[in-house]
Amino acid sequence: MSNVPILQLQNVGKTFGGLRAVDQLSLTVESGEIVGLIGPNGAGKTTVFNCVTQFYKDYDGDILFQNKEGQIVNLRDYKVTQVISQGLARTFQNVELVKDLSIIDNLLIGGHYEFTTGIVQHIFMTPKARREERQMRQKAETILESLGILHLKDFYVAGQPYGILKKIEIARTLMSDPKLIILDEPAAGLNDQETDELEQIIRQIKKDYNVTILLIEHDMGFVMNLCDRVCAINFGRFLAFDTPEMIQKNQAVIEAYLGGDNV
Ligand SMILES: Nc1ncnc2c1ncn2[C@@H]1O[C@H](COP(=O)(O)OP(=O)(O)OP(=O)(O)O)[C@@H](O)[C@H]1O
Repeated sequence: MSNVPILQLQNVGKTFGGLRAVDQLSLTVESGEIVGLIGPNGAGKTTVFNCVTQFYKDYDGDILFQNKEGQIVNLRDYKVTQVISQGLARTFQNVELVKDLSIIDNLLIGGHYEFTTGIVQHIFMTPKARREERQMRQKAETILESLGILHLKDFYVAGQPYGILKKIEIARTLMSDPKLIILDEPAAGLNDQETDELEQIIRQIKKDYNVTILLIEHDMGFVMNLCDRVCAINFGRFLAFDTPEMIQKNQAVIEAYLGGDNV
């Protein structure tokens, strides 16, 4: 870990009607860490992610990000569709892939914004467009190979088991050369073997692709095994941010979980 902040939430808040879903939340994620964001149901985790990824724009406070060029940018200045070009990619709780396309085509869609050639050049398949397509395809194959699913590249996404879908989603994020990947409940719906495999994959991509990982997850075993640090929130407010060992001993965190139906 290099102790360089890649993401800084400064007094972030978000209200739905009269409900304060996120309240004055400040936290810093260092470059190269795997950080878990935990909290009981309704604690505000998804809302935090939606603020960071700019799905919500009407939040209070600031969210600073060290982009691909190493500049600190305020994510508020970017639309939800633009944050990926800054180096921030995400996966979704309910896997969002194009089911009627092949696995490799789903990755090519993930890398589309890196094409310098436009639609007309692609329609007429100019030499430059062909070259770019070839390079992207090669990149996609390298990523699929590193995740152990290259042999499936020409299969449709539809009908693939959940464990494979999660891998494809992670593979697709890598097409954009992200610096930070946000994973929304990556282990949800996976069996024990798939969860173990996913843990290995996340560790491996962190190392091989030099990415920082921020994830929300309800599977505490997974979070505590995988994460370097864990941030706990409740009622949208900061509770603690520490190593997994310390978080498990933290009285405020224990009470937050024991106080609800989330034991
Ligand atoms: N779009 C919305 N409109 C109104 N209220 C919302 C909306 N999204 C979330 N909330 C409310 O904000 C609070 C935080 O919800 P959020 O989904 O962020 O929590 P969470 O920690 O991700 O929960 P879970 O672990 O159950 O997914 C909850 O009380 C929820 O009902």
